[in-house]
Amino acid sequence: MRTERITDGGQSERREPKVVVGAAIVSGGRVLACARSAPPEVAGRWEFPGGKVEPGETETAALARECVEELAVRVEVGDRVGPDVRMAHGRSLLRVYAARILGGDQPQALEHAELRWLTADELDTVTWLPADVPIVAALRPLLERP
Ligand SMILES: Nc1nc2c([nH]c(=O)n2[C@H]2C[C@H](O)[C@@H](COP(=O)(O)OP(=O)(O)OP(=O)(O)O)O2)c(=O)[nH]1
Repeated sequence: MRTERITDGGQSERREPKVVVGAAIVSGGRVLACARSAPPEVAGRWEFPGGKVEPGETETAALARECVEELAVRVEVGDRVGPDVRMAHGRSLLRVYAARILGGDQPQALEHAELRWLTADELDTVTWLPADVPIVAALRPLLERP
């Protein structure tokens, strides 16, 4: 996806949107939801652990790094879940991958206000960030699988 920015000279300049990756960490039919602690305008809203992909970093490496930084867990990254969701007027996009925890690591809320393991039926019990809503909808059938 590309966004256009109109420069002072009236010429259009193309910029790639910044990719924010998220991990839908699934275990035993539940997904790990994380409540943001900051900034104030989104504190208390729920999201997938993750963050911005750094220059030169693969999306998989970014997810693995963010899961260690935010949760102290090692993960194996799997398939994409749901659509790319445009954020910030197209300046960034949210891309979520399924993931599973390796080695029995236990997630800790190192940066989040709270962590919850949600079943498919519990997905709507938290207030997700707006960009996450279509991704959560796509995730539901994956949690319902026997
Ligand atoms: N990690 C994550 N960010 C999300 C989700 N949904 C959503 O709208 N966002 C937004 C919130 C933030 O504006 C942006 C990601 O920012 P971040 O603060 O998590 O990224 P980061 O860890 O790289 O942070 P920083 O180094 O820039 O401080 O994407 C989601 O499910 N997970």
